[in-house]
Amino acid sequence: MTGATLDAHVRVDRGRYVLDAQLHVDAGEVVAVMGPSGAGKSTLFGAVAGFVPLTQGSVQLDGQTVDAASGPHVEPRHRGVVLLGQEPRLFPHLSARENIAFGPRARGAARAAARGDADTWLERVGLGGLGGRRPAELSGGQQQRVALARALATAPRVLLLDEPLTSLDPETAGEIRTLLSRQIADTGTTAIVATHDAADAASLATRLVVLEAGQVTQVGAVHAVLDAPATPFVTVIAGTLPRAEVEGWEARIVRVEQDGGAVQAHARTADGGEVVLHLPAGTVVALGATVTVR
Ligand SMILES: Nc1ncnc2c1ncn2[C@@H]1O[C@H](COP(=O)(O)OP(=O)(O)OP(=O)(O)O)[C@@H](O)[C@H]1O
Repeated sequence: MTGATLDAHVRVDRGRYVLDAQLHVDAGEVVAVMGPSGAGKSTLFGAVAGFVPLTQGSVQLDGQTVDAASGPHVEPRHRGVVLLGQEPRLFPHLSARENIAFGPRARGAARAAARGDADTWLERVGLGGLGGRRPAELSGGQQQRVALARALATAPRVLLLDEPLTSLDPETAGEIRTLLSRQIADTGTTAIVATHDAADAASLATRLVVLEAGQVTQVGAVHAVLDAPATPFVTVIAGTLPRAEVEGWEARIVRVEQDGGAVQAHARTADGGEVVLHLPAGTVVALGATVTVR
């Protein structure tokens, strides 16, 4: 199961607002998109998914054009691009298991196989044993786990995550962030995550695309962009990112674990010594980052 390479150059004219953006995402890569409110993140997602008509440009998956202003338009449901938003939007009358099995069933999978796969997904997202519950019997975080499982169960070519953690409390958001990151990596899914939170971009994505007033204003490795802001907007978001800065021995983060909500970062010094940093829930630690401890 591997995601597709995405190449999009999309222009959407909507009165005085114009989105004109280019986006390349490698197969299996996770890219974050950040921008002020109204910059066009949702419009960009709509164009990639096929819900927003292009004025100019095209969307290609693995080199195949799935949308062009004057050309083919593959229907959203046949594109393999799945959108996971702020709200889980589960089918309320179906159980968690049936919600997850719905996509594969619609594509012709046998009922028993789809339900069996759904149970595997429920285990993967930490909800083993809760498959018979309807959404109203699950917490917001549990519903978001079901929504993630439902999205990944269809083996999407591209997964679009539009503020997936925004409506969750900080502890649940931290858990889902870890889960998202692990499941996306394990499945090799190509993903784009739109977020207002630099910590989400830093923990989920390798590259960051900054979108302002419908234009891409900066793009690069997440930390490279945040370390060298090209616009006032990037300067502001870079300032919100928590950083570990103490004086002492240099150590490199080699492993990050979560215990309940709290984060434990294992860092190794050049001579092989290991220190464990106990950090508050929600702290973002980049693997390979260098910290100074004393
Ligand atoms: N259905 C619509 N009809 C007309 N204009 C719209 C529509 N949806 C969005 N817009 C406008 O398009 C522009 C881009 O909006 P969009 O929702 O894509 O931005 P965004 O970056 O996702 O914002 P936010 O972070 O607040 O969700 C804005 O100027 C917005 O007012």
